[in-house]
Amino acid sequence: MAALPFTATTSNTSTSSGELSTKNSLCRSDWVLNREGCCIKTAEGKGRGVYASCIIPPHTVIEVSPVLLFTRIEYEGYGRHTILDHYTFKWRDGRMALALGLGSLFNHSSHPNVSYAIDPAHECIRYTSTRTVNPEEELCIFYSHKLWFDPVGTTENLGPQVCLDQIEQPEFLDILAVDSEVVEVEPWDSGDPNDILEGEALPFIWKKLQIDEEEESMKDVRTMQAWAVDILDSKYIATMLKWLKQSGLESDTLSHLKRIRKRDCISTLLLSVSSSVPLLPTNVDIGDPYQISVPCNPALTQTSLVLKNTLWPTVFAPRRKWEPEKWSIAKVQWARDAISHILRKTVQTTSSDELPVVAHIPKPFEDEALLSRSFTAKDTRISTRHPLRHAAMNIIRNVADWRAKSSPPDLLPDPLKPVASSSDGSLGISDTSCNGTNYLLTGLTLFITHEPCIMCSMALLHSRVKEVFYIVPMPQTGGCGGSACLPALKGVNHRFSIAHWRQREGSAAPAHLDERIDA
Ligand SMILES: C[S@@+](CC[C@H](N)C(=O)[O-])C[C@H]1O[C@@H](n2cnc3c(N)ncnc32)[C@H](O)[C@@H]1O
Repeated sequence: MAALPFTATTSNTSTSSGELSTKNSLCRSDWVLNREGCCIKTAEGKGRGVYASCIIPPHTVIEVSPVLLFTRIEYEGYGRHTILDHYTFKWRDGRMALALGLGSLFNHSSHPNVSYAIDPAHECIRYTSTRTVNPEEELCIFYSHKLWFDPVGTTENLGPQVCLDQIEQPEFLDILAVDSEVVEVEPWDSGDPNDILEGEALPFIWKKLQIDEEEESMKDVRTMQAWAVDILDSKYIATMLKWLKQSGLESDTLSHLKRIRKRDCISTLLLSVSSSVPLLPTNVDIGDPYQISVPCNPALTQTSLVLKNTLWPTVFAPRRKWEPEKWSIAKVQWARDAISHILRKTVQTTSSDELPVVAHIPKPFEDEALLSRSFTAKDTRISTRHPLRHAAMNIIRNVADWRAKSSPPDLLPDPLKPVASSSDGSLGISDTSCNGTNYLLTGLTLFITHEPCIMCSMALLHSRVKEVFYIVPMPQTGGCGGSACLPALKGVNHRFSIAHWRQREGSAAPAHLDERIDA
């Protein structure tokens, strides 16, 4: 066993905490070789492999392997046609690289649980878990679609076998060429995972929804009638605020407005938008309620704030609920993994007659409680001969089926009971649908190879999806800005953010789909 590099790693980690000995006991007969609990075991039919000795959460950097670099001449003279051909790969500047540490022992899987990114600046490769990995589970990466061995334990559709000797370059970690988006050093490939990336540094472009909501002239400010009462003696303000809290009159409809307005020594309390006159306490010396016009929405700009404040003190909220939030490096890596996933899946569709559209909903980056597993769905219109089996429709349905199956019947919502309006992303317009909630994608992100068509975009809007990322724009049929932009329509009761994933030149791209086809 060529154990040299691993002996070194073992001695490094053997001095670490007592936590390590717990991990060691889980991986009894094997060495635990790093702090994340990776160990080496024999993998049936594959030689050695890297295994988890404890639970490894998703997005954990499980190994950072320094690489040894050989010039082309050195490699041709001394490395070529040796065992090294099974371990070395082409570095981006043309040199040959051998990963030290555990890096060279990750086996291949078509369903990898580990992603990797090379860091030329530090001459290393960083390996990251893509999902929760259980103890005793093998940690695998995706090498390439061109394999030179018969893979064990993988269901992928193999292309013709490639024999190392017949090709000019050692193709090992050809994987980096196929998944070429990880080859270039990008802003999200290094740095503090909490650093925020913006603008050009992001691998996608947010689509600005053109919505006429700025309300920057008085005639555009939308207003509603609300009840108010003057409190002549300021000593009653606290009493009235307390009373209001208990009165049941408070509602979200006024949450963008301040409760008290002070003008010319008179304090006025905003009560409610009820149609009937609110009944006020009789033991407090206040006037009679009266109706006034107040803004319907918070102020999105300073100009709008000044105008709205003339009617009633209004909250300044420059970011609308549906607008994209700030993205950290760690979150971009999460999205990049999702994009790599759909790209790999779409390659598999080329061997079938299906349309090459793939949709994916990963576990949410921030709040895994929203969805405890990820979903992937392909377009199945051809195999099912059903015109509605688009990838996005299929994935919404898959989520609904799974939720319906996995919730105890008494916890399932009554499909005919009206759902309350969503607190995340809804526009506060009451939801009168009577469709149950199983299918809702509230707070979730959809990644899809092609811009969803108008039908799918409407279904996604209805599902309350948080954001949609697509790779290929569909200018003739798309419903996310191509031929129409569904979430920007007036009167819709939900808006979702849209982003176009930028594919670098030469990187893997989804298979071509006729522009006239609904994706
Ligand atoms: C970088 S090495 C991986 C570590 C290797 N298993 C070892 O024992 O040193 C690549 C070699 O592992 C084997 N291998 C990797 N993934 C495999 C898989 N899914 N099925 C069968 N063999 C695999 C192949 O022989 C390949 O040439």
